[in-house]
Amino acid sequence: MCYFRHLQVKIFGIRGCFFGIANMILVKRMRETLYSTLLFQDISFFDSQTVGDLTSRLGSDCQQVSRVIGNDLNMIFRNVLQGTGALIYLLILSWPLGLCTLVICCILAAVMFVYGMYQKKTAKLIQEITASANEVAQETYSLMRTVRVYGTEKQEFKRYNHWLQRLADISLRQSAAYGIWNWSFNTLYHATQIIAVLVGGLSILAGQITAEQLTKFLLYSEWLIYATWWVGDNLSSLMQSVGASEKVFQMMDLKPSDQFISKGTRLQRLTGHIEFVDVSFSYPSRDEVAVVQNVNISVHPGEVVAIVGLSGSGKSTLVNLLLQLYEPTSGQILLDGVPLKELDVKWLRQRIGYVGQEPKLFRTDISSNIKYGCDRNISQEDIISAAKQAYAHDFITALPNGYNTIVDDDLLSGGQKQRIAIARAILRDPRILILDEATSALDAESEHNVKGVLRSIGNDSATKRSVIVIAHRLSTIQAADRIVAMDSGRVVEMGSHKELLSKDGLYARLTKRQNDAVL
Ligand SMILES: Nc1ncnc2c1ncn2[C@@H]1O[C@H](COP(=O)(O)OP(=O)(O)OP(=O)(O)O)[C@@H](O)[C@H]1O
Repeated sequence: MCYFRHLQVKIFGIRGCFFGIANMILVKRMRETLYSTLLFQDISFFDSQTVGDLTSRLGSDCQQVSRVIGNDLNMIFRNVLQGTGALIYLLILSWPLGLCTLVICCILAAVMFVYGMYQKKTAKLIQEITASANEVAQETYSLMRTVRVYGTEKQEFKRYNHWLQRLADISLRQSAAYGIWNWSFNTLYHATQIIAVLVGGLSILAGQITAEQLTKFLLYSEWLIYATWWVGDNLSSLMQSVGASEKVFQMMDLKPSDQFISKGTRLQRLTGHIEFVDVSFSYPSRDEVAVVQNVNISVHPGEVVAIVGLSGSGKSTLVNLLLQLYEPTSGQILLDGVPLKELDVKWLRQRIGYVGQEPKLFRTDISSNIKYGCDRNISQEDIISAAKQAYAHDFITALPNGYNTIVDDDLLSGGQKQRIAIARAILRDPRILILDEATSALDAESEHNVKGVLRSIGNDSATKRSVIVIAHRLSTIQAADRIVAMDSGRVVEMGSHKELLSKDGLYARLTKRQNDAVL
């Protein structure tokens, strides 16, 4: 027995190591989860996940995994060892009594197994409900202005409370199950002692064992049953952790998307000739609806092509396809004659500048936001020059810490954020520039000046960039080389401003409506 005690002390000694390993594993798991989702998943993966769900996986789920390693595994190991030692000693003392204790321990183990399975199921449910509650809280905080303006605080509170209530119900059931489990343990524990005293007493009377042996027996049977209890308790906690971390393991096991497996071609020189050849597309989440249908558009090097159309006609989707955020369902997109999916996706994206409808800024200083994603060496002068061209320099220098001011989404106006995003695109000096309602929040004068800068970085066709502009304000795209009008995912008209006006179709109708609205 001394040997087992000695071993136990040693195990206590290495418990610290278990915790150290657990913490390392926690960090590793978090890193791997973020890596496998952020770097290797198609954008459609994120369409199907909520932010609350993803952040829960990274936070509490990963912590559960480390708890298993740091606490449960080491306790199970320790108690299995202690229980085995006690059982061997009991069998040596009196094998009939030893077997009786073993049978009771087996019953206890069966109850524990059922309880453990229940814990596993409950833990998974709790994680899911917690993620949903987090999602509501995150949404409410991020849309605080809308909530205040519409006076829906109580409504949001009810939504949050709904999930908390479900959580409370499950916790109540979990406590009841724990109570039943504890009661089973106590009953079986006392049953062991009663059996031992009865059978042991009879054995003493029969002269088979001594009183000293019975005392020892009672002591070691307590050891055995407690060890079984601890194993069961830690096992159910382990099951709980396994249930809770099931999703995080699934996320870590996600297969890398094709885009990131294939090495892809890098062109020696990119002229910026873009061709959409019979492209059709449906979003994976709504694959029955064709958002883009048989689109054929060619953008020549250095050309400015504007895409117009009613809301939801598929303009931004075309841009998403060009950025390779999604793959066309049929047809293909060519860049300088090479199919997009054969190109190295990182190389491609480095050559495309994109300014979206509602640029989001990172919570870091303005300089870092401007040079975000730029992989060449950038000096502060380059940043200031880009900001000046984007008409952002004046408002930046008026901020308390100028270019070192830490920004977030709330500090700046919509137009100011767009200017920073435009400065970012200018600094990148891309071969292909995509402007998706990129100047919609700018005043008319700034918009006019900025557009001039964006289009005319190069003066001859060899250095000019190809530009795709999406705009609802039609007055701003009249000067485009070509205008493409889209309706319900199809290209319905294509030509210059004058040509389209004379056709008297969709473009002419939209232009007339906007002119009427101004009058
Ligand atoms: N991630 C997505 N998942 C499913 N459907 C989507 C997704 N994004 C857009 N859609 C749908 O695709 C259609 C086209 O959307 P898209 O954003 O391309 O239109 P748009 O012409 O750019 O509109 P707007 O001018 O309002 O920006 C819409 O019906 C929209 O609901």
